[in-house]
Amino acid sequence: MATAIALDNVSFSYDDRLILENIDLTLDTSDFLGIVGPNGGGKSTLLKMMLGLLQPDSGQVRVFGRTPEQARTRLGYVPQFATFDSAFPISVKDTVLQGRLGKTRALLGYSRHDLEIAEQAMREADILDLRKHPMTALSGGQRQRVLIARALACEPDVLLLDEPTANIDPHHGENFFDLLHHLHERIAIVLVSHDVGFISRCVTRVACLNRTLVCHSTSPVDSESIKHLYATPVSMVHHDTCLDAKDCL
Ligand SMILES: Nc1ncnc2c1ncn2[C@@H]1O[C@H](COP(=O)(O)OP(=O)(O)OP(=O)(O)O)[C@@H](O)[C@H]1O
Repeated sequence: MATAIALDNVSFSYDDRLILENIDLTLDTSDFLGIVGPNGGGKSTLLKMMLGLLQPDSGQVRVFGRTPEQARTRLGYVPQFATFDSAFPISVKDTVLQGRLGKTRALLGYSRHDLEIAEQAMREADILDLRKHPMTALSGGQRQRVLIARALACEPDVLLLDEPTANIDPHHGENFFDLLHHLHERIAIVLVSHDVGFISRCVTRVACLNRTLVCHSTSPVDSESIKHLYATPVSMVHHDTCLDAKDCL
């Protein structure tokens, strides 16, 4: 099995506050890894480490055997939050085409191939009918699906998703589940979510993070085992924002 992402003894602090401590984690190319854990436990920070947006204080991150910066075009990223400037009303299609930057000769403009890839990504994310709309005119759930399409437009080998279902209604949640299931046939996925039901249906492995990677299960996951994983790190690592497992679900 080929390794897509490897973290070796990674630690990271914001100022003097230790956020990630001695993290060892391997993502294989066939994995669909769910990352759960309490608020502020470091999940988004961990994804930013994988992307090379933050540098570890110690330890090493490798993506397909290279630095995250060198391998970034192989990663598709759906951030937890994204803002769009109403004074600069970029369209859905142009937002999705941004996923081609780094893959295309952008100075020469987008090629026919780029346009086809972007259209396919919009079709997969079920937003093709919105392509001419400005981003500022979309609902939260629609924006989230545009960000997923943008991540797909870079034809990633690994998709990193940070709370992608937060604004998605049950109907689109079901479509989204089917989409991820389908994508997992060709790419590895890392999914950060508090949506225990969604995680337990989707993932093949689950890791639980609260500063340290407390649990790293390789056995089959269901919602009960994930709830148990939430409870374990909260009781093991004191956390200012989440002292009780019930608050995390
Ligand atoms: N830019 C920053 N500067 C300083 N501290 C930060 C910064 N970004 C995040 N933090 C802090 O780092 C900690 C981990 O944040 P992170 O966003 O990784 O947690 P998370 O597990 O994704 O949380 P949530 O489940 O609430 O989204 C939090 O205490 C947060 O306040």
